[in-house]
Amino acid sequence: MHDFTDETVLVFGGGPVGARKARRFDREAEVLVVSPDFVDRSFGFASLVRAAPGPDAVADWLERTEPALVVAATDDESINETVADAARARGVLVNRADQAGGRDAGSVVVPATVREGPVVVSVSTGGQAPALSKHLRQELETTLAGADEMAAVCADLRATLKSRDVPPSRRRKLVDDVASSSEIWTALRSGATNRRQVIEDVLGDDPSTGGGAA
Ligand SMILES: C[C@@]1(CC(=O)O)c2cc3[nH]c(cc4nc(cc5[nH]c(cc(n2)[C@H]1CCC(=O)O)[C@@](C)(CC(=O)O)[C@@H]5CCC(=O)O)C(CC(=O)O)=C4CCC(=O)O)c(CCC(=O)O)c3CC(=O)O
Ligand SMILES: NC(=O)C1=CN([C@@H]2O[C@H](COP(=O)(O)OP(=O)(O)OC[C@H]3O[C@@H](n4cnc5c(N)ncnc54)[C@H](O)[C@@H]3O)[C@@H](O)[C@H]2O)C=CC1
Repeated sequence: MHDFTDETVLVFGGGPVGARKARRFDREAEVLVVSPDFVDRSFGFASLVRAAPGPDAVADWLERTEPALVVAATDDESINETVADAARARGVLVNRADQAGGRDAGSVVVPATVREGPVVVSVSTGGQAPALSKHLRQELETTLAGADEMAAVCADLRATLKSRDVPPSRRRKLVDDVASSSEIWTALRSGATNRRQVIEDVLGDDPSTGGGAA
């Protein structure tokens, strides 16, 4: 996981794959997509530049835009190769969308990702089997439903326990019990309970916490 806030991600190729990678990074990075055409409709917040750089022009784009990551997603293997070479020569991270398997140092594989608020789970098969990453991502969506709310419960609980000077070993046990409680997961998912109620229950049940809600 890499924070691309205030960084530029430069994508070559305006097909469905270039678009997917552009959407992927646009929540934090400035994304620029360079392509002679834009086949896919959804490039998120990316800026689109209509151009078809040949091998000689690729390095100029990197020079001008100073990206933290370059994505090679054209349907022209030799251009993708040039993009990867130019990125490596400048020490810039590179994602080649037209290659699987063995990778050079500095290369980036884009994983399949589930997001539930601050909870992020990414799956990679080391570049071997993207269809499997996609399948596992779909399965994890079910497992992770409600993780957003659970993260908020655990964060509130540990902050409250810290503020009451509950000993760390006791605090760990209480937070751990909540995070792994199938009853609480089910109750949060169904809306049968809310964040405050879970915390009140834990504090009320345990005299070492000072009892009662904050
Ligand atoms: C190596 C990698 C490089 C990279 O792009 O970073 C790569 C490479 C290639 N993908 C290919 C094909 C497909 N890729 C997908 C889907 C996804 N591909 C993604 C990542 C990666 N793909 C990296 C490895 C990730 C890992 O480690 O597992 C995901 C996870 C993330 C994302 O892209 O956002 C996203 C699912 C997101 C989600 O659903 O959550 C599907 C399924 C579909 O589209 O329905 C197909 C068609 C089925 C098939 O072929 O398997 C081809 C052949 C192209 C051709 O034949 O021309 C190559 C190149 C090659 O194999 O040579
Ligand atoms: N990593 C992944 O998840 C996947 C990767 N692929 C690979 O990625 C490549 C791209 O896939 P798609 O988007 O479906 O292909 P596509 O053919 O729809 O789009 C390719 C885009 O690249 C543009 N392009 C061509 N020359 C260019 C240049 N010199 N500079 C900038 N842009 C240029 C084309 O005009 C087009 O917009 C495929 O060739 C395939 O090898 C395919 C499926 C999934």
